[in-house]
Amino acid sequence: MKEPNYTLLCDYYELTMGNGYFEAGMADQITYFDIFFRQVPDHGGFAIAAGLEQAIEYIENLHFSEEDIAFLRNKGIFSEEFLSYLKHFQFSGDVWAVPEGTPIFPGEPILTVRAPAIEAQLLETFLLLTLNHQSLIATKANRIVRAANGRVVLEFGSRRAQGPDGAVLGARAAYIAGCAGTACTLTDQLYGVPAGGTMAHAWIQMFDDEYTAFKTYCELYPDNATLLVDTYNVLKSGIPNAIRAFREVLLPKGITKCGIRLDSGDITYLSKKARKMLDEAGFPQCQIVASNSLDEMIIRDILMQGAQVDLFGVGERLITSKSDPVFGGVYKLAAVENEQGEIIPKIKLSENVSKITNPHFKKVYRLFENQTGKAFADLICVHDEAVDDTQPIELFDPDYTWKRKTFTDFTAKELLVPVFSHGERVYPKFSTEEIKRYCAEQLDLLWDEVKRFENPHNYYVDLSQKLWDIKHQLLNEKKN
Ligand SMILES: Nc1ncnc2c1ncn2[C@@H]1O[C@H](COP(=O)(O)OP(=O)(O)OP(=O)(O)O)[C@@H](O)[C@H]1O
Ligand SMILES: O=P(O)(O)OC[C@H]1O[C@H](OP(=O)(O)OP(=O)(O)O)[C@H](O)[C@@H]1O
Ligand SMILES: O=C(O)c1cccnc1
Repeated sequence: MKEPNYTLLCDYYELTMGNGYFEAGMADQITYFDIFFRQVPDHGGFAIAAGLEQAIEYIENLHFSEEDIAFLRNKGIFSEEFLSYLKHFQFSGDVWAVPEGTPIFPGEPILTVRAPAIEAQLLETFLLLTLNHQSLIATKANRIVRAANGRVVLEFGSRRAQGPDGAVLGARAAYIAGCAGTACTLTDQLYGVPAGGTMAHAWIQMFDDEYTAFKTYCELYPDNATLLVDTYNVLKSGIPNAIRAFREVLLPKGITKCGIRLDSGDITYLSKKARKMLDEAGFPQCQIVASNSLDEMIIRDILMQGAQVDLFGVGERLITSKSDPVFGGVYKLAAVENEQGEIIPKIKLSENVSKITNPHFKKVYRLFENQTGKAFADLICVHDEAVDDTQPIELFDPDYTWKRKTFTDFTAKELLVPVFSHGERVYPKFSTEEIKRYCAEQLDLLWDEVKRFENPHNYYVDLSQKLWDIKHQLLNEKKN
């Protein structure tokens, strides 16, 4: 599919500032911008990075068409020199990012851009929107998958998604984070996420009676018949009719694999009753699917009540991350290069301490205990530092610096990997399946304490001494 031209999907200020950098002779000044986020949605212990592939495609495709230039000229505020510069515009910088599917924590860079000021500034909106959206949905979907505790979760949300990308890319992110498939056919075509599903009430309503609807469906799709049993009355007609159709159509073909879907009422009560009726009728393999405004809290609750559900279809509350629908990733200037090519760290102050940025061109290490393989901290360093994991390391709380702890016997791995070098993509294109597998592996490296819903363990994201010193020196300089 041809990529649409999203170059003007930027905030207007990126163009006015770009024109300004150009006019002020700063167009070629090399800048460093970081993307990081401040809070995990739903008070969770971690988030999951997603959306990098779409961010890369956007950068590769960046260009101003003749129509774009004419449109901007019409605004009457951009210089002709700037507009001519835009004609030949393409991204020439470097990008580093955490691979999609990586668990991420507040405050750490998940993507860094090094590029001439105009180029780097222009990327802000699109990079944020794509990483924020998919990381939000991946994070939410993984909560729902964790609540389902080994049962299958299917993404059913396209109809309630916020626009086509919300549906298609949301389903992609949900799959990366642990959903087993989606109802969204286009996500299958574009990203290989297996599409599947059951049937709508309309199918049953179209026939004179429920039994004929079920029988017809079983005849058409004997290997994949999941019958929606709540159109009229689940216990009195839906399940008895489903059992009759399974018996009359599937059993003669030797098929015992089948399913029913419950889409209303008390899922615990109905699923227990349904299980009993299906087992007694000789269909212990019949799977029970539940749907209806589910989320991680309801799923956890109904499983605690003993619900007999094998698969969950989750739509609106997943695809919109209804309980906390904002992923607050931001794009902040961290450094510039002077004419001698020296990197000059930049900081942004705020009355709100949590909004003060970490300056400089940085790298991030994730530290894993050798004994368990589990991750115990992330360490943000200046780009020219290297963590020596053969030596003990002392970490300290960047806010309460007297809280210190020394760790030994660990392995340090860099989180940010090269994505673009001098404008060229250097990052491999992974299949959605590979990203999903990587995500599952990385999640296994987190302690369960980080994954719980209530009061999750606060994972350490610390600064190296060198970075902490630079930050506090800048803070003092700027305050004065
Ligand atoms: N046993 C249960 N415990 C907790 N929540 C449940 C249970 N069973 C269903 N729910 C949830 O309760 C909410 C309301 O369910 P209910 O069946 O009353 O919905 P409804 O939308 O009014 O039904 P209908 O689809 O027939 O209009 C849904 O979010 C559903 O997932
Ligand atoms: O509830 P969700 O988590 O979004 O799951 C998907 C829902 O989409 C369908 O409902 P439909 O659009 O037919 O509306 P309904 O609520 O009347 O069933 C389906 O029957 C599920 O209820
Ligand atoms: O296939 C299904 O059962 C389905 C798909 C989308 C939304 N609700 C249900």
